Amino acid sequence: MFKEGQVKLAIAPIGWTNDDMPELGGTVTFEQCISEMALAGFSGSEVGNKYPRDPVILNKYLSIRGLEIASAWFSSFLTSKPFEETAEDFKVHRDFLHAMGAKVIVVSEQGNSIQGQMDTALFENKPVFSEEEWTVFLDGIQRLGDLAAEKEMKLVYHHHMGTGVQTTEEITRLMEGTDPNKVSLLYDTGHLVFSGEDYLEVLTKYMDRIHHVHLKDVRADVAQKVRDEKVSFLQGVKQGVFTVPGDGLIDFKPIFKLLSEANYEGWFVVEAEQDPAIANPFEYAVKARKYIRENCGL
Ligand SMILES: O=C1C[C@@H](O)[C@H](O)[C@@H](O)C1=O
Ligand SMILES: [Co+2]
Repeated sequence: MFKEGQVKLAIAPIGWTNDDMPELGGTVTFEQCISEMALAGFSGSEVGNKYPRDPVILNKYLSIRGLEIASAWFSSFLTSKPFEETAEDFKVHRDFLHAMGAKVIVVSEQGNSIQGQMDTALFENKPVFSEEEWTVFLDGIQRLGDLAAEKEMKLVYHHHMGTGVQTTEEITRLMEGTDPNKVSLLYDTGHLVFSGEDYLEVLTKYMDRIHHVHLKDVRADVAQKVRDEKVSFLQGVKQGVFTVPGDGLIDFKPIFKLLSEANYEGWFVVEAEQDPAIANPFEYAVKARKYIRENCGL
């Protein structure tokens, strides 16, 4: 299905230690995490809170295990702080990723976001940008895209539950309101399905803008419970709303087919944040690796 070298497979450390809730997997060591990634058959990783931030040191730990850095998350605050504050932090993040050899920078707008609030009902309180916020956001995100381009990197925007860019309509407004040379899209299956979006429609519509993919599956019963019982995003994660591809409700075969037909090049990152005390991260990494091999030959 995919040609040799077209797609590389990574897994995010969030299944071992959760950046949004560091108490999940707090005792799991950095070396256990990256060793298990490699042992499960992955060749890349994103960056978690236990990773050394010195590129030389980090590279030493990773290269011995045959791992590379695919990218790392960056929180922008374009709608809630002066642009220069976000830009300064972004440049530090960009330069670190550039030194690690990454080609894409994951960005998500966290101004007014409720994703990090433990007791805020997710579906009832999702922020909706005002017209003024959209103007500031669309301008700022393109300026960050210019900063990424200075290092020949791409900004891949992460649509996300509990933020101002979650729904198909909001993704459409972002895509239509930005220059494709400045802003690309990160396609995260789990967030689209949890939000109730038509994930194949988004994939088809913005295929040429997608330059990074997060493979995340959703447990249907937990997702429904989050809606019915007005649970927060973080509580939903703790209750197990997300899991690895092949373990939830999403059929990834049409996703793989469409991406391969469109000659997608880049990373697939398995990203399944769960409580590692309940869902053993190594076991789930192996499960994900097997599902990918069996369903797209990678
Ligand atoms: O890419 C991601 C990074 C996490 O910190 C986030 O909360 C998660 O849901 C995600 O998709
Ligand atoms: Co993601």
